[in-house]
Amino acid sequence: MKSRVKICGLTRTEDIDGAVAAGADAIGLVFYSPSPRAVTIEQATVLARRVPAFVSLVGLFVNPEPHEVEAVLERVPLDLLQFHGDESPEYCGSFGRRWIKAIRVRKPGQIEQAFEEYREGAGLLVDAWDPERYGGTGQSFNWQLIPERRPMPLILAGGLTSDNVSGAVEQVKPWAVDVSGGVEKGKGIKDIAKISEFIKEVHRVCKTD
Ligand SMILES: O=C(O)c1ccccc1N[C@@H]1O[C@H](COP(=O)(O)O)[C@@H](O)[C@H]1O
Repeated sequence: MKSRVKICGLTRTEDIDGAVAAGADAIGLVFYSPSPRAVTIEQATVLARRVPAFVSLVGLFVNPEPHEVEAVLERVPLDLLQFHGDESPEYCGSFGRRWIKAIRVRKPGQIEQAFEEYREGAGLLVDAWDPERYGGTGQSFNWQLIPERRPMPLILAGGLTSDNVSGAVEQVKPWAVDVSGGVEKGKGIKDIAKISEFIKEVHRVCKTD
């Protein structure tokens, strides 16, 4: 099975160009001001112009007020909303856009429950649990907690790098992988060589499936 690749937390046009050239399937922009990878709506409108047809543009939010999401949607052509906080399924679906929900995994049964709760979404993203942060922690989690039965696309995130992504894809067989810190040289500053290596590894292991 082919796993798609989303590169998240980009803040510079040259990083978007590099990620697209390396074969990224999706580009993520962070609209969560405490994040060192956060972009303003003005920055996002510029960045969005670098994303070509057939590469998805994803907006990441953490417990936003509705007017914050609406303000982004008015100016930035997002294909998908990614909710990374404690948003309910009703809230996620209230913007008339396709959405995915991220959950932070720490105990058995949690993913199965989220599949049921967020079944109207376009996918479920599973990330590492952290007591203080909502994501982008660079931490991994126990992939054995991920069930084989998946009623919707599963996106694997959390501490992925070019060193561990092939093992992750082989073991988990996710619909897609999502990476931020593992392809950076500084917070919000991507390393194009790391992005290329990461995507190459995913494609390599998918070919041998
Ligand atoms: O990137 C952030 O700063 C961030 C902040 C708040 C919630 C999520 C965030 N990023 C997402 O977290 C996962 C894992 O990131 P990493 O690869 O471990 O650095 C990924 O989906 C990021 O998009």
